[in-house]
Amino acid sequence: MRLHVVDHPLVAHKLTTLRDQRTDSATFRRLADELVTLLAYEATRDVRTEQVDINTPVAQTTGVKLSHPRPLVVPILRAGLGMLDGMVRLLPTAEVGFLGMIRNEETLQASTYATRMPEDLSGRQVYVLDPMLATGGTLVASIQELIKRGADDVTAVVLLAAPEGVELMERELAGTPVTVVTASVDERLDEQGYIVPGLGDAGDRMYGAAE
Ligand SMILES: O=P(O)(O)OC[C@H]1O[C@H](OP(=O)(O)OP(=O)(O)O)[C@H](O)[C@@H]1O
Ligand SMILES: O=c1cc[nH]c(=O)[nH]1
Ligand SMILES: [Mg+2]
Repeated sequence: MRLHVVDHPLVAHKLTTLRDQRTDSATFRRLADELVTLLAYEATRDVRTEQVDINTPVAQTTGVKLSHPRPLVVPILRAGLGMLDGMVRLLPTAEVGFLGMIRNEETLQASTYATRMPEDLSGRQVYVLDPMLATGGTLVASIQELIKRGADDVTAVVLLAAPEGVELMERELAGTPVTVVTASVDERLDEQGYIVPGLGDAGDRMYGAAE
């Protein structure tokens, strides 16, 4: 597994406001959207392209276009939905699939409650979106499902990661073609499985407490 922490002053600036508990939901959603676009720029560095011939008004030249099959973007509901627009702004031709995952607040075990994506992902590049990589249970289960369907290159775009989650991914996804792109690897998890210092519950901060 490859880990890429995006070191950029604009990323750090937006992340700081996102972390601030005074930031309201509307501002949180806007900042998450902006941050994703910055992370997506790095995350798509290896997006597959093919050569094309074009004519400019002046001369013939060669350029590139995104290859077929087109990439698949998979936001993990709920909180990952807040990252979708920022990602498809950079990849407007991408196909979008959905995975609904919930982490049990006591056991911290992740379970799947909704799946809507192609059965066959052979040869596909997939971008998974989830703001938080905490214990790693959610992302490991999601990526295992994508690999089972044949995805041969998976990039997870996460706003924040905990060292514990990165370790779990390295252990459980060893030997698989997975890259994690994040704005920060924070200090640790607390007793409730929250990232410290983190930003709190990303889904609740975007959309309000679900229950
Ligand atoms: O790495 P993990 O320990 O598995 O935790 C991370 C997951 O927890 C949060 O989702 P949550 O279960 O709160 O669902 P929500 O997005 O609907 O709020 C977050 O959005 C991740 O999906
Ligand atoms: O800190 C955390 C950990 C898991 N999920 C969140 O939304 N925040
Ligand atoms: Mg949540």
